[in-house]
Amino acid sequence: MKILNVDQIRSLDQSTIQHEPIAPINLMERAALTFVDWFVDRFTPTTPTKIFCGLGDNGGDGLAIARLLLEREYPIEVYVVRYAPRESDDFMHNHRRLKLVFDSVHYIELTHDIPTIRHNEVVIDAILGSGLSRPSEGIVEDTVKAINRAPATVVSVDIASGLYPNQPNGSTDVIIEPDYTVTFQLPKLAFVLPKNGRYVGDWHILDIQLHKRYIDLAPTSYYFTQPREARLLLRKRDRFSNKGSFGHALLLVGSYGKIGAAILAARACLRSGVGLLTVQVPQCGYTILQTVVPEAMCRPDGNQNVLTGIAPADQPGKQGPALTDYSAIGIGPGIGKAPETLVMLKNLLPTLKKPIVVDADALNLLSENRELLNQLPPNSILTPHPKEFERLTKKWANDYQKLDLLREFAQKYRVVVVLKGAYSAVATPDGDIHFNSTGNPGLSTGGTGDVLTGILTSLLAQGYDPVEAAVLGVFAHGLAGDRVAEQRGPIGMTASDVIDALRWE
Ligand SMILES: NC(=O)C1=CN([C@@H]2O[C@H](COP(=O)(O)OP(=O)(O)OC[C@H]3O[C@@H](n4cnc5c(N)ncnc54)[C@H](O)[C@@H]3O)[C@@H](O)[C@H]2O)[C@@H](O)CC1
Ligand SMILES: Nc1ncnc2c1ncn2[C@@H]1O[C@H](COP(=O)(O)OP(=O)(O)O)[C@@H](O)[C@H]1O
Ligand SMILES: [K+]
Repeated sequence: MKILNVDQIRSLDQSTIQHEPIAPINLMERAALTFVDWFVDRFTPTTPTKIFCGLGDNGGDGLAIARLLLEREYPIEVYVVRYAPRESDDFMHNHRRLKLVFDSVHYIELTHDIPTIRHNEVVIDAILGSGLSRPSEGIVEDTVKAINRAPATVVSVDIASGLYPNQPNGSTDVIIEPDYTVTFQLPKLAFVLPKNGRYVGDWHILDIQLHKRYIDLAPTSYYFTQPREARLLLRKRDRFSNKGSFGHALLLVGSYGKIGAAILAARACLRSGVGLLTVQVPQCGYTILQTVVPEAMCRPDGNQNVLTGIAPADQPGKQGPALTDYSAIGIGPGIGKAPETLVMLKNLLPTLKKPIVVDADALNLLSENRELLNQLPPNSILTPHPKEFERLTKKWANDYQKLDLLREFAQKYRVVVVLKGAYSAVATPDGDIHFNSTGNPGLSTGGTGDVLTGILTSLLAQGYDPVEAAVLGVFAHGLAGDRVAEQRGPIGMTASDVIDALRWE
């Protein structure tokens, strides 16, 4: 699903109005009807509901919603925040229509006009929408602050009043902090950015049948992965396939005290469908790995505690296939930053021809030796969390600048970067960014990143295109986390639970 900017959404409205064709006021009515369907599914008709409307089309939506909720006999109160002398045409139209059936619209001009909001009430925030052009001040600011202070449940129409859809807010901006945001047709970029969490809440997209062809043709570099899009990437298995059909992956993982990372990556790699798996661990991990993951072959490193890439003294040259013969290599989880491991990385990179997966301390070694970045095989997948990404680049002033850095990095080094976190962002060498739609805070626990490395290495080994592997792998990883959260709640989830919940269908 595409994420479009405000100007495009405005053009999308116009395009819908022209091509359907539909009168603007009827499009607003459709948005309001769809919102009300969503609302009545969640809140009973006895819920006292205060609807706060601005003077633009977001306020127009609010007035139409008020009328439709009145028809369904919800106990509503309507407040128009009169911050300016002018109203939009569709606001005025809906104001007239509401007044025909409801004679007690309240107007907020001064602070003492703001009502007391109680805990059992629901507030519908339709003060400002995507037309926001400056920070809230005066009576708008006071009303927003009063709503934020209130113990009620708050639902924002389209976007929280005061939040910019696709540009950074100032640190002192006053913005509604809703429990829910109910938006129309497409998500807004603001919804997937970490700093905005409290200004978005639980968000929902409602289909109001805006012009599909416009959306299909609209240029964008931002996408939000939908379940059906992820499923389309999944390859079917041929009945006559054999283990040779699904690649042979190599994981270079683990160090003394961190063999667990190796095991998690290995188990996730196997659970994601790889044909064969070899895991290279320092010797201290050999017995553990062979015991816990019998399905994997183990290639012991010559070193007892850290990876060096060198064969043990008693079996020089007997480490199985050459590194270049593996279908895909994943490196990083638990490896540490020993000088010998850096040497291994330095020796390894120039020999590689196929994309690899780079995570954790392998990323940290790259950030301390940035010249190595140029030696990454094109289309390799890097999976930094924000701190690791900062080490690879620099500090950012806000989430939008972070996205610019992410895109520039992926383009410059021709790699796929998975910036992990809520709504993990997959940046492609072509400059696109795909935000993931699955996952939950239960995944914020040690080892889930190692699981992701195993998944992505497995998909690369099976021959998935690197961008597709990243989008699909990140989606499946988050979905597995969502399954665990559904069964036993998010708190206390372990990385092993996530592996067990992986499903490829
Ligand atoms: N495709 C869509 O997304 C649809 C959008 N509709 C609604 O239309 C809204 C956009 O309408 P508008 O463009 O009228 O935008 P708003 O309703 O956000 O209002 C913008 C007006 O408020 C003023 N303004 C901006 N920032 C302000 C501030 N901080 N303090 C005071 N005044 C401020 C602007 O100068 C402008 O006059 C959407 O958010 C949505 O609710 C729906 O009615 C129909 C479909
Ligand atoms: N709040 C969250 N919502 C969704 N996914 C999350 C959240 N927190 C963490 N994750 C996911 O969990 C994984 C954590 O990876 P990482 O930080 O590397 O952990 P570790 O190093 O312990 O393995 C990433 O895939 C990340 O996207
Ligand atoms: K709003």
